[in-house]
Amino acid sequence: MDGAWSAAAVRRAEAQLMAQLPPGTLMQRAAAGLATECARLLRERSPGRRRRGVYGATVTVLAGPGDNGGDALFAAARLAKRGARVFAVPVMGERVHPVAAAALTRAGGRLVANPPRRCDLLLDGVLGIGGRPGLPGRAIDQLAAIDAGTVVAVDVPSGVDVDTGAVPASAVTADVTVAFGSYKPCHVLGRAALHTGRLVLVDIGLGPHLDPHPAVRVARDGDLAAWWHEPGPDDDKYTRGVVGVAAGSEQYPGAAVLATSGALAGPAGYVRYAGTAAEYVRRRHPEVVCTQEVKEAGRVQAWLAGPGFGTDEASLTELRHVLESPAPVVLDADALTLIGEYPSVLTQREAPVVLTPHDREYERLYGSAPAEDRGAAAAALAKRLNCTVLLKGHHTVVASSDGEVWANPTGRPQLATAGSGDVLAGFMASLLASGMSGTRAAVAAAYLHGRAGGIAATGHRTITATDVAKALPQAVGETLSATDTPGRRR
Ligand SMILES: NC(=O)C1=CN([C@@H]2O[C@H](COP(=O)(O)OP(=O)(O)OC[C@H]3O[C@@H](n4cnc5c(N)ncnc54)[C@H](O)[C@@H]3O)[C@@H](O)[C@H]2O)[C@@H](O)CC1
Ligand SMILES: [K+]
Repeated sequence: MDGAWSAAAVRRAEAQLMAQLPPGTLMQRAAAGLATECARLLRERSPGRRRRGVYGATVTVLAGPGDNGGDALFAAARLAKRGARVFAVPVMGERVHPVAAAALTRAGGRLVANPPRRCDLLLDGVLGIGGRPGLPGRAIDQLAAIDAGTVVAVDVPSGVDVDTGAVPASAVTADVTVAFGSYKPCHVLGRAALHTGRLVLVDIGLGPHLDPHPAVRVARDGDLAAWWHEPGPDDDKYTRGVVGVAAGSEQYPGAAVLATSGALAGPAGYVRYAGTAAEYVRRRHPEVVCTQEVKEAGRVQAWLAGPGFGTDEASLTELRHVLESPAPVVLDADALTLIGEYPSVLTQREAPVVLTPHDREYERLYGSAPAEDRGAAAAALAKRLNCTVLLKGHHTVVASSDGEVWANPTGRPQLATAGSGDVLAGFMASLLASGMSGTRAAVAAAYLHGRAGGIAATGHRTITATDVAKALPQAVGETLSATDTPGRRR
């Protein structure tokens, strides 16, 4: 697992570490890591660039008044020593880190008000973790005027809200963000994550001093491998888990087919379908055992209810039957509309519930649209309804009822396609049926679904939900074989 820590938590860790080191050491570590990444980027081939390498490259620094500007100026001084033409523009009056500015000047760089209109690399050293959302006017003007080959954000893209990932005002949009010591929530959450570009972490030795509980967690391949239940020699189709799918209708049979496709791609050994689209499911997936009603389906270890399911009296009755079962459930789509109208159906449930709203469904459940702090928004709904909440978006967030927040690192905009959520929900129910906790099932499903979207999109501009379902087994295979985790059963 990776984590992202708030500005205050990073400052506490930095204070502990700085007390053990000579003054200025951390800034030099940060600047050295940043200069190395910049040099690497300048060596890369880039369409708009006339030459490759550091020597002779044009590097412009937007320098704010604090230590973030200091990092940028020290890194630029290292590039100037290697022959780069460096122009640094103070963007908050004349206030810049004085020692770093002097180092840059000694190395041959220049402090200017008007840099060249084109540069190979633009370093955003306007604001770091001390920044409030928004940019000073001069930074906005320079960003509009400069044609930069590559934009590198120093620690965070300036202007974003570091702790929440909100972007309420203007902010830098980076190609690469070089983060120091740890990730921050803005790198992985909300609109700010769209401003981050590719993320590079520079180790400055902060790790041992960081709080063991990050503000936001980010799953990695190794987590998935450790959580995944591989069948053993004594397992059969029942012990691997039976998943029940209550989805689709005569009007929307596709939702039933897609949700069962997702369920079949998961680790459960048996998929049952209950609903009025049974004929369609049977034709598409002969391995699914179909009934017309939830009550006829027999025992399952987890249910999915909701996609294409309808919101009438009959649907409400079926939803009540699902919720009466002692198994964990995933509630999606029409089931979310129903619990928005009849919240009492959720009370008295002991087994885990995972809700998978998009923003409009969230609003129906919570009474207002999700706040720009999407981690907090998901956590507030999870707490209120005592459920796990997976809040869909370009960066999907999962929150547990006890306030744990996870940001999903996989996924792409093409996944916003009809039926893609049905596949996700079916797959998640299969993970629950295999014995994963609600929060892990939600985190793992989002992760693998995003990865499957990447596989399906390779070489294509558009993808369908069916493509994503077909790519899920490969996504699972690649993820589980990427690491060798001791806890995993073979
Ligand atoms: N503390 C440390 O040990 C280290 C800090 N480092 C760097 O230091 C950064 C934090 O530096 P600072 O604490 O000096 O803070 P910043 O450089 O983020 O901000 C400096 C000042 O900008 C002003 N400001 C904030 N928001 C503004 C806005 N929206 N518009 C206009 N002005 C605004 C404030 O007066 C603030 O004090 C980190 O992000 C990182 O880049 C690194 O050098 C690593 C070590
Ligand atoms: K910055």
